Amino acid sequence: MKSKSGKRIGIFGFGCVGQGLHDVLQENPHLDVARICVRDQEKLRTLPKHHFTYDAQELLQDESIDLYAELISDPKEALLIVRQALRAGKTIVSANKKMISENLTELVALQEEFGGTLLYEAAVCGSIPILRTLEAYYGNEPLLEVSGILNGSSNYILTKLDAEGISYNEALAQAQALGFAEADPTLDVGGYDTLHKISLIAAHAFGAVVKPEQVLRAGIQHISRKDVALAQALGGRIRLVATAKLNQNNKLELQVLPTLVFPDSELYHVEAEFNGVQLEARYAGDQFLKGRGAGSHPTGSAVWADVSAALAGYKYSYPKFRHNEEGELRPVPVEEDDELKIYVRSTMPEFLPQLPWRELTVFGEGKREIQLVGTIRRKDLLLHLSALKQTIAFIAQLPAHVSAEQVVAASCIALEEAA
Ligand SMILES: NC(=O)C1=CN([C@@H]2O[C@H](COP(=O)(O)OP(=O)(O)OC[C@H]3O[C@@H](n4cnc5c(N)ncnc54)[C@H](OP(=O)(O)O)[C@@H]3O)[C@@H](O)[C@H]2O)C=CC1
Ligand SMILES: N[C@@H](CC=O)C(=O)O
Repeated sequence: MKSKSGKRIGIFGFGCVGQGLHDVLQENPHLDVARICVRDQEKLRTLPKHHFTYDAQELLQDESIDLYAELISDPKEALLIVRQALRAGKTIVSANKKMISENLTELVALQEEFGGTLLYEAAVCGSIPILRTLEAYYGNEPLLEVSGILNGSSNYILTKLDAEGISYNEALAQAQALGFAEADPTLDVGGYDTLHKISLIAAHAFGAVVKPEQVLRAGIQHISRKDVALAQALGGRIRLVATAKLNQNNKLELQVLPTLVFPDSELYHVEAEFNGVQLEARYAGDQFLKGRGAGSHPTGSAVWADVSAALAGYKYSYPKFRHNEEGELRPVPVEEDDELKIYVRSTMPEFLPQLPWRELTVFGEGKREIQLVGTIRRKDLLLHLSALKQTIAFIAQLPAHVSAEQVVAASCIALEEAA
């Protein structure tokens, strides 16, 4: 049966997201699906073999295809596909945040030069229409802050540790089995995936093209029951929170850090694979968007929304980008001199106190482990973070109102309850 629009789509990838898009398109036959490009010729599929090709060029050189969806798990190959499509002036939708965030300047330039279109709503927060909101609604209004939980897998793991007390490895295995995790789950639990997403948000919200080394990044891979119990004893929860905040110095504060959140924060109530994004705009004030951040149909829905928008002629305009007279993108200054209050538990007792702390309270000291609450300049933490990560260290940001004394007292309560 011919589709309603008579347009043809070529799909790359038939994993969690590719299958999600395919299901949505079967139930809503607005488009004809040309062949689907995958990698593994031996894999058992839910569709007959004739639906597939193993040669990307078969799709990329097919003149009857109107647009593409790039949904593969290999960022290098994804970049080649997207580049070739854009160089041919085609329209392509992608979910690959690593590939797009690391090559954004080039991909924007290719669209300008060859007239093609690249949309990638599915790359940031799954089904939450955050990029469209930043572009279409907040294109003119200055934004002060965009922050939130941007990775479904790590939020799923943190929720399970907190609510069910299962082990970290079991929670990660569940997130993988449910299709939430990246092919390399280090991207999720190490905070890299969140970094890719906040970088894309920074481009659309603040016109900033961010280098990864400008962002303070720590993941959740070394969280222990001790950390979860400590957060609970303080009345809070740990969530992996990304922040892009324009401060009073007109500089961007950028970070991806496990963070202690309390019930008065919307983020406390974001559970399992859900994501939540807080926006603070100069005139609109505060807003909060919440929805499924990962998974087959929620992400397929976001890809479908992009496909429909692209067919209607929609393009990103990057309204916050500012250029100089030579046409070069003006960089947005990044803050380095502010201070952060953090909790650290590390297996390198001798190293931690040597960092240039502004304030420091050490507790839980043992031969093999140390805990502390300290205040440190962002610049210093950025400098020492990679050395700190060589140790088994869990780092979390604490809200300013939580005192070191409260943390030490809560740690005693947590220890008593565990005994
Ligand atoms: N899972 C999720 O919830 C979300 C994922 N994303 C992004 O969507 C993309 C796809 O993720 P997901 O569906 O989870 O991944 P999966 O691992 O489930 O599926 C990946 C698909 O890509 C195909 N593939 C991998 N490498 C190649 C290649 N070189 N050439 C052709 N096909 C290839 C695989 O082929 P084969 O079947 O033969 O192995 C498979 O069909 C990623 O960029 C991911 O970051 C974005 C938002 C949410
Ligand atoms: N692995 C990602 C998938 C969606 O972007 C996540 O867990 O959020």
